[in-house]
Amino acid sequence: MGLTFVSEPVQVRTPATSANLGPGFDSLGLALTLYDDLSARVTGASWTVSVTGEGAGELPTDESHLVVRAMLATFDEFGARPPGVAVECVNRIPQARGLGSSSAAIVGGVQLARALMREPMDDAAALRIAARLEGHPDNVAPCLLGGFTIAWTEAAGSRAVRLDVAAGVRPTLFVPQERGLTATARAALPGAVPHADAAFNAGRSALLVHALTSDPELLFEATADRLHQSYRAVAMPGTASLVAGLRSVGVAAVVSGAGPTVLALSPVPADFHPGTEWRAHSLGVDGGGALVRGSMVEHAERGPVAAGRQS
Ligand SMILES: Nc1ncnc2c1ncn2[C@@H]1O[C@H](COP(=O)(O)OP(=O)(O)O)[C@@H](O)[C@H]1O
Ligand SMILES: N[C@@H](CCOP(=O)(O)O)C(=O)O
Repeated sequence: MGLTFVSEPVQVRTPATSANLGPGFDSLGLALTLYDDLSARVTGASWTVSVTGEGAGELPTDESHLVVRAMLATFDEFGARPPGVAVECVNRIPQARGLGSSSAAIVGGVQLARALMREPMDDAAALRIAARLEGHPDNVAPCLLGGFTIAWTEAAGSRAVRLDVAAGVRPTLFVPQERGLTATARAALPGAVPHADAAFNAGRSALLVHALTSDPELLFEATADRLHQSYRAVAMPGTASLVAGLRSVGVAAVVSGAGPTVLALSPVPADFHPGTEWRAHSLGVDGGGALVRGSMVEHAERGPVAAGRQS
């Protein structure tokens, strides 16, 4: 028998993510307690999308919408598409700021498709599809799995492990009005880096895993980076200057993802004023990832934390 679909609506809540975390370029990422809410229902005819919140009036409402593209890519893995789907998006994650909005849309689409199919699909397959669409796995992994993730890519696709963050790590995000596309920030990177810089980052990213999971006192040293932030600073001077200002008073601050948002992983002194162009958000670490409701895929087994779970 061919692929069949559930007729009830399904919902997924996708967390924002901060990738790189300093030295862990294209590998490390953290899920944050800021969410887009998506729902989908199989219909008889065309694909429609409604968007409220971030991106309303800007994003497409047809099959070129990123959530729909991810749904179609997922259905295509199984060789069948429903005739039509009505998708509703309530977006809260600021877009093109370095908070993983595109990954949230992609993971949301994969999860909605997964929930609509009467066919089992595991997290490992969902991660492979999402990372292939995004082009790098460091945002889609924490978005899907929650917590703190280490992601890597093999010939067969991307994989990730999920770890718990030490108690007391409470991220602060400084989000500017200005946008910056990840593709543009990636184009600013050189094709090769000095061996000494690669060695520096290998040590710091290994230390960051320890600092984030067991010893936050080491976060300042562990968030130093030589692989991407300096190359991108010219295109985002305000971001570079805020990171430098926070680090000058001992805060473990980094560029969030490809920027221009700034992430502080250690407490920011109350008398530190970033400037009026920045909106500060104190967020928690999301433990559950992109959980689905109203479907065959409940993910209840994931719970708030599943240390060392691998996908
Ligand atoms: N919720 C969303 N729904 C549909 N498309 C989205 C959504 N969020 C982001 N996008 C698309 O991804 C682009 C931003 O992606 P990107 O440059 O990777 O930034 P970010 O750091 O926010 O992921 C947007 O300009 C838009 O085209
Ligand atoms: N490793 C990527 C991370 C991009 O994250 P985003 O949230 O800005 O999409 C990069 O640094 O390019």
